[in-house]
Amino acid sequence: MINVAFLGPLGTYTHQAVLQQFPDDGNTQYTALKTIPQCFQELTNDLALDYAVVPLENSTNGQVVFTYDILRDLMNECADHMQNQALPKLEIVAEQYVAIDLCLISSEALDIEALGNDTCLKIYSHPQVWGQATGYLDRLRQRVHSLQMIDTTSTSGAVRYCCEKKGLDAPNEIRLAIASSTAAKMHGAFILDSPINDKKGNTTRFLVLRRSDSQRGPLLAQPSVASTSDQQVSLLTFVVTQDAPGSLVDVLNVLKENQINMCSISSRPYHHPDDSKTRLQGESTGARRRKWQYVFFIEVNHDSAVNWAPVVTGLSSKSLRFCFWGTFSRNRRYYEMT
Ligand SMILES: O=C(O)C(=O)C[C@]1(C(=O)O)C=C[C@@H](O)C=C1
Repeated sequence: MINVAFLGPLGTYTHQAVLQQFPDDGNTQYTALKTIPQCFQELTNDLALDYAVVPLENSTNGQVVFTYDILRDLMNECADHMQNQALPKLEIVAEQYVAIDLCLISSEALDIEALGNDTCLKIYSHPQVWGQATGYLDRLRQRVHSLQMIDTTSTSGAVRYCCEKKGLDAPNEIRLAIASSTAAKMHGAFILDSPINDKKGNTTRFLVLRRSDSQRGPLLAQPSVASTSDQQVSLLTFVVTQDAPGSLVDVLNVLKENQINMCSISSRPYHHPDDSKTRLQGESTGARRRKWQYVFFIEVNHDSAVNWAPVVTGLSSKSLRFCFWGTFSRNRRYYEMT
């Protein structure tokens, strides 16, 4: 029996990603958690859990920053590292892609045409959704007296909340949720309109994580190399050594020199609480620390026969800190999503 944690409750798009990766074959336990941070924490601390599935990015409105910022902080605060390489307790082992067809959902049957200019609308959903249905929401706002968008920790959680509040609304107040058709069915709710996402093909990418192999050898940890013909993807994060011209290029050149193709790069800011206390490892004394810095996220694709040793050596000398988050096969849905 394997146990998989995910952003719940049942009916979230993350739940859909879990079922794609771990089909319900009677051999899998699904543990719905309340937040994305909780998925990381519980996987790290609860040995009863084997995997966690979290959203990473969406094709319409980009990064799920909750996840990016957790990976950023796990690298920056990692106690276990050697020669600038952070060795976090978690690693990425797979990816999934889910088509996100958003639905406007009500706890009771009502005609969407009934929403008039005296209606005070409260719409609940995960914050990542607002950027995926901007146009729809703007048009809806023109038709009603007021429209409030209220964040919930997940889309399916929004449906559950609206169902719990059923019958408790003021006469002209209506609560709706934006979630999947599965979430509506699971909660016995009604779909008023679908799909309401602005872009066809709206897709969210998910990561599958597990605790990293605690038998890391004495050598610097290197990505696990799967023996497969599938295109391999590795995710790594790093902080450049300083604000000197070319410091980012120096890191990217390590990949180029080792014939490794970078397929994505992004960054997340972080703030050093104090530039006077601790000195970063490898930092020359007296150099003033930057208060406002960036963690770079890079994904590289390669075949399985990569010699990582020179890459690790190069990154150790060209970055202030870096972390390999895992190597996994490119999921076939990457090529299929409409
Ligand atoms: O709330 C959910 O259903 C989730 O799975 C989270 C999430 C996200 O964080 O992006 C996943 C897919 C959609 O983009 C909307 C929300």
